[in-house]
Amino acid sequence: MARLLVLVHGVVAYIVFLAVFTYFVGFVADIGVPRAIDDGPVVPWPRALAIDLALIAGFAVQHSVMARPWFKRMWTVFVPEPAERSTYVLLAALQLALTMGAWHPLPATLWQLGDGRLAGLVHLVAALGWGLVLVSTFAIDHFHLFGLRQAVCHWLGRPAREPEFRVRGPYRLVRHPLMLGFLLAFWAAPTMSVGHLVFALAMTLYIFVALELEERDLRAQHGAHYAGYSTKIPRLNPFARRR
Ligand SMILES: C[S@@+](CC[C@H](N)C(=O)[O-])C[C@H]1O[C@@H](n2cnc3c(N)ncnc32)[C@H](O)[C@@H]1O
Repeated sequence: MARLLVLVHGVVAYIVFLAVFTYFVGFVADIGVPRAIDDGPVVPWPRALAIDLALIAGFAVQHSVMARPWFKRMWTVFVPEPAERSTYVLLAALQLALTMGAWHPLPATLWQLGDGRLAGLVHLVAALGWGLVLVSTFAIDHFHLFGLRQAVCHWLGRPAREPEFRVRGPYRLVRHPLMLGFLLAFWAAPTMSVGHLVFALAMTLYIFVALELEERDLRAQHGAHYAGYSTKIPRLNPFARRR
C-alpha cells in the first residue's frame, strides 16, 4: 500500500509539474495561455512591483533551500526518501503556479519588434532556450530529476541509483546548460514590457545565486573531478575561452 502511494504521488507530481511548466512556457512567451506575463489587473506600479518581487523571492527561497543536501537530510525524517524528490517537484510546481496566478503586470512597453525577421529570430532564440532546458534534463537524468524514477523503482522494490555526474551533450559546452536555456528563454522577447524585464532581471539574479550554491555542493560531492571540469568548461557562456 505504502509503495503504491509513493508511486501515485510520484506520477501525480510529475503530471502536475508538466502541466504547470507547459503553462509557464506560454506565460513567459505570451503564447497560447489565457493569462500571460503582461495580462491581468493593472494596479499602481509600486504595488505590482512589490508583489512580483515577493513572488519571485518566495519561489527562489523554496527552490534553493529545499534542494540543499542538509534540508533533504532533515525532511526525509518526515517524507519517505523515495517520495522526497517528487514532493520537491510538486511543491516547486505549486509555487510556480502561485507565482503566475498572483503575478501583476507592468505593461508599459520597452521594445516591440513587430512581426518582421528580427522578431522571428528572437522567437527562435527563445525556442532554442526552451529546447536546451529539455535536452539538458535528459542529459542528466530526466526521470530522476523529476522524482519519477525513484517512485517507480520503490514500487518495483529496486534501488534507484543516484545519477552519476555526467559530462555529455550540452554539458560539454557549458557547466549549466539548463540555466543557460532559461536565460535565453527569459530574455529573448520580441516584446519587452517593464513587467517582463523585472521578471527576467530577478530570475537572472536568482539563477546566479542558485549556481553558486549548486557549485558549492558539486565541489563538496565530486572534489577534484568537478574542479577539473570547472577549469575546462565555461559556466554559462559557450563562447568563453576555455582554460
Ligand atoms: C536543475 S539541475 C540543473 C543542472 C545545472 N545547474 C544546469 O543548469 O544544467 C540541478 C541538479 O543537477 C545536478 N547536476 C549538475 N550538473 C550535473 C552533471 N554534469 N551531471 C549530473 N548531474 C548534474 C546537480 O547536482 C543538481 O542536483
